[in-house]
Amino acid sequence: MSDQFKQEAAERAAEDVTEGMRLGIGTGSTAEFFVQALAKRVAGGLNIVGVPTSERTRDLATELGIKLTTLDEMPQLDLTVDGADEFDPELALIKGGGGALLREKIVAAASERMIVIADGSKEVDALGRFPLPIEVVPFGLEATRRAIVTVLSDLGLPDVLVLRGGASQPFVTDGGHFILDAHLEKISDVKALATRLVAIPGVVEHGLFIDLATKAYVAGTDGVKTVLPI
Ligand SMILES: O=C[C@H](O)[C@H](O)[C@H](O)COP(=O)(O)O
Repeated sequence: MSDQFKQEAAERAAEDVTEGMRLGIGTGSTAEFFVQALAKRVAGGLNIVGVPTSERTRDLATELGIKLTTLDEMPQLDLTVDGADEFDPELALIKGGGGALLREKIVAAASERMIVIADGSKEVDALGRFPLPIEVVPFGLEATRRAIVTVLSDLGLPDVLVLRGGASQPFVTDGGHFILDAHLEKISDVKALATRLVAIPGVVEHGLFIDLATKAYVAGTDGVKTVLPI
């Protein structure tokens, strides 16, 4: 069922893509449905250029005949369409469940608008049930982990950090970094946490996307609803 909802949200977002758009293309299972829907429109004659947010998305989009470039070649984008692991009423997001948060955030920040596509299970009152991915440099991992623990304790949050993939075979991002997943349950001050995390030298990025999403298409049993930030 969730796959069907993801597909419905993705197909709705594909309808918003117009001729000549410079498009950021997200990563994940919902974004893959968007790539498929977009490819159908491209096959029907729509002319767009995309910037993929991961190697995975690059491979799929290339395979399906979508014209791609890089953010260096095309540094300003009209629209990014991407999935999310969670979104709150302000359309603040947790992203990075698939490990693509860094490129996703760079691409979203270079876009005039960002549409989130999701099934209804991603909608929450407060972010944090989904573990927050924090992308870190492998060098000095333990020192960085301790610095993050200090920030979490200062903010009254649980300090449970899990190295994605485990110590013997850590997950490595497209940028060559590791991910620490922070099990926070409920983040009361999203902006304070974001500010403190980026100030830690070994932290490359975190999965909190604040003031980036301009609209969400959310699919459920009642169809696809449009959510705007409050
Ligand atoms: O790194 C992955 C991305 O942030 C995804 O957009 C996010 O994890 C949602 O993925 P899915 O659509 O597979 O739930």
